[in-house]
Amino acid sequence: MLHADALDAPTRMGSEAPPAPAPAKVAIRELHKEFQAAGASVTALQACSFDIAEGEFVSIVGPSGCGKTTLLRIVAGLETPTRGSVALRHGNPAQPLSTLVFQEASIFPWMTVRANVAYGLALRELPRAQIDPVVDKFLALTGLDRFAHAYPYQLSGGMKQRASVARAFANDPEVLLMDEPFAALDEQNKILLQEELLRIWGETRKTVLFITHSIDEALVLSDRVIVMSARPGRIKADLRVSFPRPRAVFDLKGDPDYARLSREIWLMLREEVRGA
Ligand SMILES: Nc1ncnc2c1ncn2[C@@H]1O[C@H](COP(=O)(O)OP(=O)(O)OP(=O)(O)O)[C@@H](O)[C@H]1O
Repeated sequence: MLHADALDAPTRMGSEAPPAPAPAKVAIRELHKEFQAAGASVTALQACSFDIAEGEFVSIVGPSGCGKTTLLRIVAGLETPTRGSVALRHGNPAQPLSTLVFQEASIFPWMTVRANVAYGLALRELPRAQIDPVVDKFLALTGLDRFAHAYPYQLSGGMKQRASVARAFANDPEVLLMDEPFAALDEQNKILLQEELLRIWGETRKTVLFITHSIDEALVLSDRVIVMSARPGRIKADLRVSFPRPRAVFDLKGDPDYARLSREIWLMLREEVRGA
């Protein structure tokens, strides 16, 4: 791994990120995962350690099959590690700790968009007067206000994924886990949703762990980009991305630092993919 614990290193764009200030919101330590499949053992993750500070947006990029989804599922509590630990600091027990957004929109087909977005809040039996303004806010922020009473079958793929994102934010988890949420979208919808996510995140400053294949997506959205090696997935680099916010997706791509960082990450990934 490119060294991440140079405490005194100056923070330049793309420099090794210093450790997140304590206490971390998410602390991942020496995570190791082995799967048994058809009598053979597959090591998906090896000694992965990093922290995520409260309110930080961290993306993970890595070659296909390097264990990104496995790592996210372990953080979500859907998978148990073979060794190592994940600790999520729960600030407010009345709030859900984490919510996962998947690659495919996972809204309920039998509910309207509005009911889908309200789902997590309704499950907590919050009063309507508390639920309605939150739902209105996230329907508006994702441009779905005109479709509040539509059913998922009446929506495009991009709109369904917007509804998934709106539902996740409305649920108000302390940590948002996103597994390539825009991967199935066309390029235009992807950029629109990235811009919406930037806007919503700017308002909510949630702690986010975001998996993506796209270097551009990681750079546009994140405070830090973690680069993983080919399987078994290890942390190869942990880079700070300090472009000022609010960020405009296209303006950012013209920045010389953006091109430099993008190339730096691509060279690391290329090495991994070639060596895989
Ligand atoms: N339930 C499972 N049983 C056996 N092997 C598994 C299981 N889940 C994942 N794996 C293996 O673990 C490795 C990592 O998989 P994972 O899905 O985490 O990778 P990924 O980086 O998210 O891949 P991609 O970028 O292609 O989505 C792969 O070799 C995969 O085949």
